[in-house]
Amino acid sequence: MAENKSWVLMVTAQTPTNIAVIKYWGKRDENLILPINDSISVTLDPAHLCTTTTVAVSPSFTQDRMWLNGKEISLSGGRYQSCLREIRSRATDVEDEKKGIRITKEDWQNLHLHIASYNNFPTAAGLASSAAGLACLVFSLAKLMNVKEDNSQLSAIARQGSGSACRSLFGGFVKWIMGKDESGSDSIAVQLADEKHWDELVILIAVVSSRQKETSSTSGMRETVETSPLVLHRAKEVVPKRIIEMEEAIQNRDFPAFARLSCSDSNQFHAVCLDTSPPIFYMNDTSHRIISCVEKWNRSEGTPQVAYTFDAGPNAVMIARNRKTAALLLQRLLFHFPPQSDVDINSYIVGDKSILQDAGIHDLKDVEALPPPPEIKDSIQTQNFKGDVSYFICTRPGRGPVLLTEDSQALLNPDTGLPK
Ligand SMILES: Nc1ncnc2c1ncn2[C@@H]1O[C@H](COP(=O)(O)OP(=O)(O)OP(=O)(O)O)[C@@H](O)[C@H]1O
Ligand SMILES: C[C@@](O)(CCOP(=O)(O)OP(=O)(O)O)CC(=O)O
Repeated sequence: MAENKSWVLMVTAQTPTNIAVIKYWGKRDENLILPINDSISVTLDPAHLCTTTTVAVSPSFTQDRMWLNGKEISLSGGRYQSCLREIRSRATDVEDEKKGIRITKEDWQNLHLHIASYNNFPTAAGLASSAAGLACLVFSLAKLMNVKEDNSQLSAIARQGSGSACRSLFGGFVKWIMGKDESGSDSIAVQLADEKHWDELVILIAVVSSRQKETSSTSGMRETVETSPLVLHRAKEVVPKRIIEMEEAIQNRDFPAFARLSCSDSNQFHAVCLDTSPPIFYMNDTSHRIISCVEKWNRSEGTPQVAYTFDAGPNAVMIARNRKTAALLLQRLLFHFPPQSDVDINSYIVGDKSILQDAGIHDLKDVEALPPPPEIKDSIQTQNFKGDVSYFICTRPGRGPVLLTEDSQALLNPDTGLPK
């Protein structure tokens, strides 16, 4: 190792979040985070939802430290420790001739790290911040330490930080294979298709509540496995068939099958939550109203236009078959869930705002003028629920992790290794 103690070597990466369309819910090993069934997800465009993480190493650092969204957090938790241990054990020699730095494989065991991470969306609000966050931690450390493993092998490390994180190592459509081995070495993520394979899809997320949830996914799924008689049937009989059908639907870009499977699997996941003792309620009245709005529309069209799925929270993730459908969906959603009168429409729809133009919405007056969707015009229930949705995010399937090479994108100061 170079004698001079003043150098800081760092790497910055950006990693997407993902939404499961066949859900992971239940572990067979709590420590290694091994699931009771395979799962499949869609990676969301990091332009709209992502984690950025800078990792740095320096002989001047006296301990491993981490800052999340600007606040220092403890790295003492078992999951962070597992990821750090697994990555360090795979580190190899690193040489930076320009800076005169040489770190050997053995040096990594004694060198300390500084980590700064930022989520461009609410943390711990059911928008899979742990997935993007832990995947980004593992990916950036692997690059800093010159780890030679491929992204599938890295996914087995990210998995030990948070199960769903293993699927964020790839873009597009991703399967987490549950594996059989007790060591977890075959419980890895693989890419089914990249983000270009099915690029007409448009994703609209209704952020129903960005408050931190009552029951974390980790404790929720533990309680389900301990008490739900239904979850075993789901894992053994239902999910294996759905995984095969979902892979086929993705391969053939078969939207009706994709939508049917996504909606059924989300509903069954929430059914096993209800089957848990005491029951777990992640969805609320607004979530149920969104389901009913999509179901009515799909039924009236004779074939699904939109798929919905809900994770461990009330936020709705809706996947529309194309932009035209997404614009029609947005009109329906804005009819039922208009913003409060003092909210600017441009802060009510974030991410890919161009969907507003497609839907013909320029200001609040256009929202007020929206007619009831034809499929509900004869029903007495045309009341709206102003303010029940905090905001919408419009996005699409996106790419996997990337390195950010511009100095300006780093979250740590290159001289001190402290947050900028
Ligand atoms: N960028 C990040 N880097 C490292 N760890 C993170 C990051 N973002 C979130 N986490 C960890 O994940 C935790 C939040 O995970 P949690 O499962 O409660 O919520 P979520 O991932 O937002 O929602 P869900 O998994 O239910 O969709 C945080 O408390 C933190 O420990
Ligand atoms: C409902 C889910 O989002 C559950 C995600 O659970 P986590 O991956 O957050 O749980 P841990 O492995 O305990 O960290 C479904 C899914 O993403 O597949």
